[in-house]
Amino acid sequence: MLQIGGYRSTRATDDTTYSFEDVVMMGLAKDGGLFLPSKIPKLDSSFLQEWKDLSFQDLAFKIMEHYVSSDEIPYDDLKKLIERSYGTFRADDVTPIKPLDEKNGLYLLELFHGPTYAFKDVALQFVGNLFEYFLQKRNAGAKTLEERETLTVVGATSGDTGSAAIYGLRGKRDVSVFILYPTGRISPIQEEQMATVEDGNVHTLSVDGTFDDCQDYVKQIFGDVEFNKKHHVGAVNSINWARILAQMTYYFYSFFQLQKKVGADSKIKFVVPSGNFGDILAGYFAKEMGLPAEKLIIATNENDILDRFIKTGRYEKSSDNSKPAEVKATYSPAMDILISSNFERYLWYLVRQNLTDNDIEAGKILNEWMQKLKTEGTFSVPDSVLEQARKTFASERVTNEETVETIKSIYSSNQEKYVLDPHTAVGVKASYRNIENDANKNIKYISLSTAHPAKFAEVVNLSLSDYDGYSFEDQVLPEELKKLATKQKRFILVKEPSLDKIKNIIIEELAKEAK
Ligand SMILES: Cc1ncc(COP(=O)(O)O)c(C=O)c1O
Ligand SMILES: N[C@@H](CCOP(=O)(O)O)C(=O)O
Repeated sequence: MLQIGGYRSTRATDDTTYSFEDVVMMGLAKDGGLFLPSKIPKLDSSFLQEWKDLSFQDLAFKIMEHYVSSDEIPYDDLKKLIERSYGTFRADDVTPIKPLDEKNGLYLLELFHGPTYAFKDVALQFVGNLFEYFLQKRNAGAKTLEERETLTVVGATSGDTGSAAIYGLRGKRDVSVFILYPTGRISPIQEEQMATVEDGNVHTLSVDGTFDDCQDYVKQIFGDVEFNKKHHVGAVNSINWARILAQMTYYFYSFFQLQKKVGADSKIKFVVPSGNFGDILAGYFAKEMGLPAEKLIIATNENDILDRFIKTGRYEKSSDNSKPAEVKATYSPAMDILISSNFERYLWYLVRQNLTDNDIEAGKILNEWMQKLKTEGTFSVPDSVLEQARKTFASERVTNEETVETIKSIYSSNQEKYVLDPHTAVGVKASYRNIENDANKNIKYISLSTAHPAKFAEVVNLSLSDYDGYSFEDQVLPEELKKLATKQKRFILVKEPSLDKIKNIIIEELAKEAK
């Protein structure tokens, strides 16, 4: 029997629990909450020895077997799903550690060796295979097309989730995928990655607005009971629990890899460029399970709701509530997010650890906080909750200028002329601030490199084009991505968007697929 005791919604007002299959296929709870395990499994300390030499794939399985019952997915099947998911990665060890500045104890965790060159691939290759597995199981007895259950995946992206979701779902039977992205707010390569995919089950919508607008449309679509009942809407954003689960592996894997390099007694901190709080939340689960990480450091760009929470205990759209909150277009656009949708999961555990020992009471408190956020744009947490958060997390806010300076300094400081993408640069700058301030100079830092620099040509070129001999085409852009520019782009432009307009587009596109 799993330790976790089943899955529940962060906003649950009753004892209903759900299976792993339920939460993967439903995505968002009917009450608008996010699914999470009632309890986070605690590992016996022997895992530190037993797991330290495991492959990425074997480690993924050892973690997942604490969250997925073999009654739901026989473990031989789960192992095959994992193998298939990471067989698409260019690096044999899937997510390698790279020494960046060993003198200062700084290492990069390269997460961009998957099909779309961003960390999202680690989860979305797995989620795509999970959807296929559960649909095959549900359709095993179907004799006609009409009897087959289908999944209509609807996702919002600020650039990377979209392409990773499309590459995880393209061509899969009984699945249609609709990705919404903010027009003009993603990079040319990110748009090319999504819009050049020719598979008939892939639909890309360029929406006039921000990522938060796209995310709001997605959540409203999930909340439309009739639409959801008819079209079986599925989630690929990190509102889907499976995204968080799959992202835990590289925290364990990189921790073990680094300890082998620097010694098992080394203290290690993780630094995570953050926007929707999905990536670092996986680190939180790893730490709560027992991974002895010293600290998790949230690195935000100038869209700093998470940094402001850690600094003030107030979760609010804007630091100046006298005017409407606006998301800033920064040099790390994938993190240009006003409200971090995954933060709700973490808040639920904070409430359960500090304010109540009752899941239903926790749901009531979360409902109150989320309602205040919706109506007043802000809520504050008690001091005990903030103190607890600061035991696990620290945070840094990095500006555009600091992002560019960091790309420059890393490029010019080593023979290899290593090029950072701007999101990774946000994390590296945050790492150096902590390295400078840490009294303990023996602490090691794993800074997550969440995308390949080729995806963000404009900022990389802005930073490096003055250097003699620098060439984006020769030094940064992989051959595979060069080819995208020659392909026909196919997307639906949604001007003056509305929920109904987007739902009608989905219905029309599904009808075309059915022909
Ligand atoms: C390249 C990149 N880095 C960092 C992030 C932040 O990750 P998260 O949204 O899970 O906090 C994202 C996406 O949001 C991203 O696409
Ligand atoms: N940066 C993300 C934004 C969505 O985050 P997710 O964790 O919900 O997928 C993106 O690249 O789309």
